Amino acid sequence: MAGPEWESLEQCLEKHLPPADLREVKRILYGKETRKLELPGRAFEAASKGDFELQGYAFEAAEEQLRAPRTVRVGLVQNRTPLPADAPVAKQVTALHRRIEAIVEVAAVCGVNVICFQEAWTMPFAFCTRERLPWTEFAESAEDGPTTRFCQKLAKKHDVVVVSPILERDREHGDALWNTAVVISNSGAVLGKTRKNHIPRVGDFNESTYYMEGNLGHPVFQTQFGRIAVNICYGRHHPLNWLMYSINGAEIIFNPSATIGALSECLWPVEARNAAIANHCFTCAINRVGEELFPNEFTSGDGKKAHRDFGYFYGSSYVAAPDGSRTPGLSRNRDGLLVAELDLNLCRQVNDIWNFKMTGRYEMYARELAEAVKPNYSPNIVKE
Ligand SMILES: NC(=O)NCCC(=O)O
Repeated sequence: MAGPEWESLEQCLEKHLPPADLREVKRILYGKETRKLELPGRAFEAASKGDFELQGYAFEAAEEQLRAPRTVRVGLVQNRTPLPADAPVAKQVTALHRRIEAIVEVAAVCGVNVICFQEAWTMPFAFCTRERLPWTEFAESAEDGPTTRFCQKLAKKHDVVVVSPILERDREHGDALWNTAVVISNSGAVLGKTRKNHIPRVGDFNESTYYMEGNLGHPVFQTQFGRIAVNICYGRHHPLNWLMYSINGAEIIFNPSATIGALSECLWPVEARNAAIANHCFTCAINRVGEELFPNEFTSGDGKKAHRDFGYFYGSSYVAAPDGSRTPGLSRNRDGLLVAELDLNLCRQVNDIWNFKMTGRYEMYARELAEAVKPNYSPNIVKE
């Protein structure tokens, strides 16, 4: 399994394929080519000084007679945890705030309207350990915790909608923990929150020790820049989870994640892209990057020797469009900001071509699913 030494699939293809082959491979693997965005030179200078990658692409839609283009720029952020996991909690959070603040400054220079950070961005992904302290100390109120207040300032300062995935402490309900994304309007107001609906029980992803499946359904947030939703990490393996956000009208679905190469790297390019196609919307897949090492060894009942590392978070964040095209990914080994310009008119245009919304047999599925979840259900198998 490749670690940080292997930069990206794109870099490998570009290095080894002759131009004509590369064009065809990209046509099939990436769909219609996305145009490179002209971003300001000072944004690249700041990214280079801050030691993070900056890439920008644009998806185009056909011109319409009655609707003006609905152009929006999204920013996807992938980053390492700047301090080791055994540093004091407050210092780790502050270091992450400073890191993100610098990246958001650059996003603002690039004209980003909606920005999304990685899953549980204010902490190391410590759920592998199953230890409570100090990790539960990273949990904060979604409504008025220090990270939400920090994001409100960013949102207002840069006129940007912020999607901030955190570990939530729900004071109103017995101090329960949740894996939550807070959506902050560009006005600075907290628009609302959404919770991770599907909790992994695979490999070292021992998250069920900390929080339960989300109980807020599939909210979609109407922002000045379009209707957005957040399908947190493991929810991307569940097509019906994507579907419900789309049924509620999402035009862009963010998928802030934390996942490692040995487990999911071959699924990564497929799942969010497939969701964009199946639901006539844009999807934004964001992953952590790098290695995280924990103070104490842990095991996960899978026969592996006790270890202190979580494996390799392979970055590779990307955006996919309803027509099946996608941007190249950010690298597997560096912090990065991916800026993508979307014309939301593309959602309806592709819908009118492929008609998945119109041809979906939702009423039939609803009826059959309602039967299938009953305890006395017997699967509809026709036998000789
Ligand atoms: N954070 C999280 O849910 N990870 C689970 C593993 C995966 O979905 O790839």
